[in-house]
Amino acid sequence: MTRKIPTFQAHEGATASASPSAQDLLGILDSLDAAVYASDMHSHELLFLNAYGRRQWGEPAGRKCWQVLQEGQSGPCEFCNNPQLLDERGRPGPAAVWEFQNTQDGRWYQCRDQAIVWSDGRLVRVEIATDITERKALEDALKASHRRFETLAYRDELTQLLNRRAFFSVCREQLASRRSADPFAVVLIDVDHFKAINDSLGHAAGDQVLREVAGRFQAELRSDDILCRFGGEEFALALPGNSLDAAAELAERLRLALRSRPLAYAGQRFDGTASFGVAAVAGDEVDLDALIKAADQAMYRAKRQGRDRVCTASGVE
Ligand SMILES: Nc1nc2c(ncn2[C@@H]2O[C@H](COP(=O)(O)OP(=O)(O)OP(=O)(O)O)[C@@H](O)[C@H]2O)c(=O)[nH]1
Repeated sequence: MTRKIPTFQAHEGATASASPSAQDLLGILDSLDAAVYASDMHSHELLFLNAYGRRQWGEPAGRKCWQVLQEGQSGPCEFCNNPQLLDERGRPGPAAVWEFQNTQDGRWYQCRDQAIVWSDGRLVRVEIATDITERKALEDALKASHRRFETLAYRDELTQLLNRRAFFSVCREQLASRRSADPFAVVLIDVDHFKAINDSLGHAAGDQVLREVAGRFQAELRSDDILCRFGGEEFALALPGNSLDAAAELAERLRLALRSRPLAYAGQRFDGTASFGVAAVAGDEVDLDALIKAADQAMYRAKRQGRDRVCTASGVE
């Protein structure tokens, strides 16, 4: 059924100064690209709904606003803001502007609500609702991309571990809040012969191996251990509260977790190992760069000694 929609037509010969008739005013309301309605603030009877609103929600037909405009209501809406439209003496107060997702059509509206005194003296709520669904969708997309960029700033996209920058900032936070007697350990981990994996199976295989290695390490760690992808095929692990011995023990567990079962890619299985360098400190002042350097040197010692092993730094603790 097509509904007849009144449109605004100026009277012939009308001048700017002529008062508009009731029909003209109705024409204006029905020409608006926004829903306009008026409802009794006490009984909630829907007294007026303009053409835009009728197209969206149907004819008022003597029904209440919550029956016409919202879905599944058995009484006045719990989100109805009528009380906020009145001042402390119960008289019309300032307009309220808010954004709301309509429960009937699922679209977002910016609602401008105001209490007015109707011609017979009763209080009536008037709302002008502008569809802002597209703007909302854009805002949501923008928020999502903002969140993505924020994540990119501290996550390594391939492994979803912290990236190098985040690792330093989380370590510095941990060091700043630790008690001076607490030890602090760092483990540097480098996957062995990683270039050979790339060269023989391709870069995608190398990427998959890095994800798998990250997953296996993470499965062995507690929530306050700080694992990051330090760069390339290198990982770094910070262990607040761990001594050199405790960190070396954990590094050994990680080493075994990696070599315990073969890595797999596209139906091929191959062994993966890594070399580990461990360093730890205890005391007031911790030089994070020096600690990482010591762990790095220990890791290179592990490489020189034949790879697939844990070496500890001496002289840092
Ligand atoms: N697939 C993949 N490869 C990477 C990535 N980052 C670095 N690489 C590769 O990692 C390889 C590292 O090679 P090398 O530094 O020679 O080390 P390696 O082959 O592991 O040898 P050792 O460390 O001495 O055992 C290089 O071929 C890099 O191109 C990455 O994100 N994905």
